[in-house]
Amino acid sequence: MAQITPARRAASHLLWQVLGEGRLLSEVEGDSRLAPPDRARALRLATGTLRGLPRADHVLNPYLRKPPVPRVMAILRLGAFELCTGGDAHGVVNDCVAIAALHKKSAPMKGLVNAVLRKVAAEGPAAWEAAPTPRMPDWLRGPLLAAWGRDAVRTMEAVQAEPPPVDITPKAGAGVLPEGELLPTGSIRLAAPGQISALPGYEEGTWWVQDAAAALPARILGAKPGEAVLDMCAAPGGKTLQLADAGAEVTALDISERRMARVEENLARTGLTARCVIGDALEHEGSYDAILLDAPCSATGTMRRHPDLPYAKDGSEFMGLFELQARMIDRAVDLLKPGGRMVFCTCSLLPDEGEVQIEEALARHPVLRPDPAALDQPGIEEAWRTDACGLRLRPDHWAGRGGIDGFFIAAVKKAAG
Ligand SMILES: C[S@@+](CC[C@H](N)C(=O)[O-])C[C@H]1O[C@@H](n2cnc3c(N)ncnc32)[C@H](O)[C@@H]1O
Repeated sequence: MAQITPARRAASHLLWQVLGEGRLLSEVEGDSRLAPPDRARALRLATGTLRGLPRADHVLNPYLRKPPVPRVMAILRLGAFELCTGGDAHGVVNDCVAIAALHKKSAPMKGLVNAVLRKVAAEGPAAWEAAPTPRMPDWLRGPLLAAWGRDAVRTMEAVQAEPPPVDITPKAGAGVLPEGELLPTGSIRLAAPGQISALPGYEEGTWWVQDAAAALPARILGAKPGEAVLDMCAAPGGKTLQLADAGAEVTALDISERRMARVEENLARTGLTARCVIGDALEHEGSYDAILLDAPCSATGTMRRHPDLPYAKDGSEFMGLFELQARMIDRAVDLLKPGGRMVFCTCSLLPDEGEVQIEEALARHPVLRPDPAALDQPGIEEAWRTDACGLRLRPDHWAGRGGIDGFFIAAVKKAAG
């Protein structure tokens, strides 16, 4: 039998880990035997399939009398995605049949895989085009409808159905940069991302990938040269790089050793420096002029980049995150010097992880003051401002430009004495 395309085989395994085992792609070890381009292609195939999963099901359902075992369904969904988005029919169908033959639960159904995908190759692309825009799962759609309304949620879903743009943050005084659109907030939206590590300036470390929304918290904190700044949940380090680039004495703290290795790689590539500490933010000691708290959260604002989230999660674990966020804010208040500044942010669309957190923090800590002036940054639109001292960013903002990640960002100050 001909060899299965390595990226396709790896993509089918990734899909199984998300759909069958409920794991996030970020928690899954990629296949280290694969060449980097194959690993990147496998990830593209898996995320593309997940982003279009309701469309794939819409295409497949007419050919299935009842849903086959989950492992077979994952293979069919991958095949449907590829066949409906320009994949080579012969290669896709043969590989999917061969992948089915690899596992004892799916092997008896390789005939079904072959028959269904041949029909999809002929009739699927038109059905894919005609399928409705994929909806968010009910556990998330319900709270978002209540918070932002039907029109906003529908626009978010339309934005999330498309592959997201890639934004970069240029290093101060950066010479070589890839081509792209300069966004009003200072990020650059790449014209043709392709293989990131092959773009001009990547090797030299003149920029790093960071969504335009994710670049705002560090700009709002406004770190100054020589200031002691804590990046309290730092990995993989986009915000650490911005703070270090501003000339601050940065302590980058994160509980995950694996993720902290990414911060160190990013610092090395860009030639920037920060003190990297692996540890629990709740137990960290020190005294800082400014703190950036990018707290662990539901990550519902980055679903267009992480379309695995709705399938690996069901919202049941979020309550624990809300509590952790509040405890981290309390710890940050202790670690701030009098007169110090803090930016709290989460890449979440849930008010419980944003507006509600900061409102409750201001009530718990009379020593904290809203700092709305810190939000006066280039490109920030009035409509994004919330009461007191926050910014609410949603994927439906800048929808005509490809959208923006969902974030909540708040700026506060600790009273001087
Ligand atoms: C939203 S991510 C941070 C993203 C990062 N600021 C950036 O811009 O690249 C949240 C991080 O919090 C870290 N984290 C979770 N619990 C923590 C804790 N108790 N102490 C420190 N870091 C923690 C996670 O490992 C994760 O890297």
